[in-house]
Amino acid sequence: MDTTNPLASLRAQVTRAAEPLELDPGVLDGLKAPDRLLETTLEVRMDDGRIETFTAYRSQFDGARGPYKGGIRYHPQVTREEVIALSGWMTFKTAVVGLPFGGGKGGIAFDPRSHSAAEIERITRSYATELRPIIGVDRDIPAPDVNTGQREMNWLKDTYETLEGTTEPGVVTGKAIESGGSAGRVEATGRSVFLAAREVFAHLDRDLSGATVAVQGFGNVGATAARFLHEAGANVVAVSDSSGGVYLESGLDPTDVLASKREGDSVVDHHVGEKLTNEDVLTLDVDLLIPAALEGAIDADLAPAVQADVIVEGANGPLTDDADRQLQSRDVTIVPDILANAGGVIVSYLEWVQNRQRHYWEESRVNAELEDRIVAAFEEITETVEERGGLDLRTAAYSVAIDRIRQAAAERGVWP
Ligand SMILES: NC(=O)C1=CN([C@@H]2O[C@H](COP(=O)(O)OP(=O)(O)OC[C@H]3O[C@@H](n4cnc5c(N)ncnc54)[C@H](O)[C@@H]3O)[C@@H](O)[C@H]2O)C=CC1
Ligand SMILES: O=C(O)CCC(=O)C(=O)O
Repeated sequence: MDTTNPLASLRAQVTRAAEPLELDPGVLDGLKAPDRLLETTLEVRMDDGRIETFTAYRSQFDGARGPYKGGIRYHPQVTREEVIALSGWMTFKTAVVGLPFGGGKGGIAFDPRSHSAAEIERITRSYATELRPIIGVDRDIPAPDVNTGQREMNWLKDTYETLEGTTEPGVVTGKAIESGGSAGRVEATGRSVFLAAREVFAHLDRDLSGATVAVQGFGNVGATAARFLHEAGANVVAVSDSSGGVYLESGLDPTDVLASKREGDSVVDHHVGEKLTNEDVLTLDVDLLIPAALEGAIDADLAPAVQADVIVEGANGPLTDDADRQLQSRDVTIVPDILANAGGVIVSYLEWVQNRQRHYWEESRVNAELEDRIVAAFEEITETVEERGGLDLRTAAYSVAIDRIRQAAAERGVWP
């Protein structure tokens, strides 16, 4: 098995969690492969008049529990297998937090930093045109992921609505507020990472206030989680982005680091602190490590050097399966991605509900519902750990999710 391949990691995680559940072998295979995959070539005119082509995907992994749901990634390393794995993680994520959705994910293999805003808009609208027949408010609902945000979601919605000749804001979530977005969606994923950290520290009887924290990936998820952790009294000593990291023993103020990143281009432009490599940030001697960049950041070679004894996964799949096994065997407590970063899709669900009702909520109501759902899911998983004989948190989360998916598929008459 190529354990650095995210799809191999996903399949290993599912196999392990499914073992005691004695699933029909066909059902197990069904939990490891997508229902459907769109792979398409976008032909888009660049600002200088040239036509450039881009490979784009949408994977619809499982729809037993509701419409496919999941983000859209713009990154040069987007591949078919990566998108399938990410859509699988979405399936188990929506199930573990009890949302009435299945899992999907999409992506375009390109670097948006090498394109103008007008080119990114044309690429996005071309992609939306390809997606139009397979997405829909009750069919498949895209959202933001790496290098996409409100702007891209607004374009997707506009293209869909124009082609369909209707208004259907709930076809996409993560939109700007005036385009039908929900209060609290931008911060939702980082907020849930913070809540997961708070819950696991309480569960371990440890104090989050004063705990040292390192955050890999200072984007939407990592920067927001760092800010909430700092506000809760944790000591965020290091953060990184794709250009490198910065370390300050007495603690960084994530709001200041974000201002430096916006003024320059990276957290390494911050005016205080020592510069570190990305690898240094992952192996610091801290109480809490939050990998919040891309999958496979910690592999079997790096795992022995990881010193944190609590890891809360902000990214999807940041640990390869063999790294995960190594760290579990050293009793490192790992709060899995499918729970820790579920805040994004929880608030996407609340946005979809608000879009369908055409009635919008105050941010306090959104945040309170997000918190209730993360706390309830965390409790359910820790109870499952005890009931099923000391499983790790990831395996427990998968077994809760698999039970729900299996039950829904059985009730539909699809699975035994
Ligand atoms: N945006 C969302 O609502 C959700 C995102 N996620 C996951 O969280 C992760 C991050 O997503 P976003 O914050 O939305 O993306 P983003 O594009 O806002 O930020 C990603 C950050 O990671 C940094 N990065 C990339 N490679 C790196 C490396 N090797 N070392 C250190 N930093 C590196 C980038 O410079 C950037 O700062 C992804 O795995 C994504 O799938 C999960 C749930 C929801
Ligand atoms: O908000 C959503 O629908 C999905 C966000 C996402 O892509 C994720 O949770 O990985």
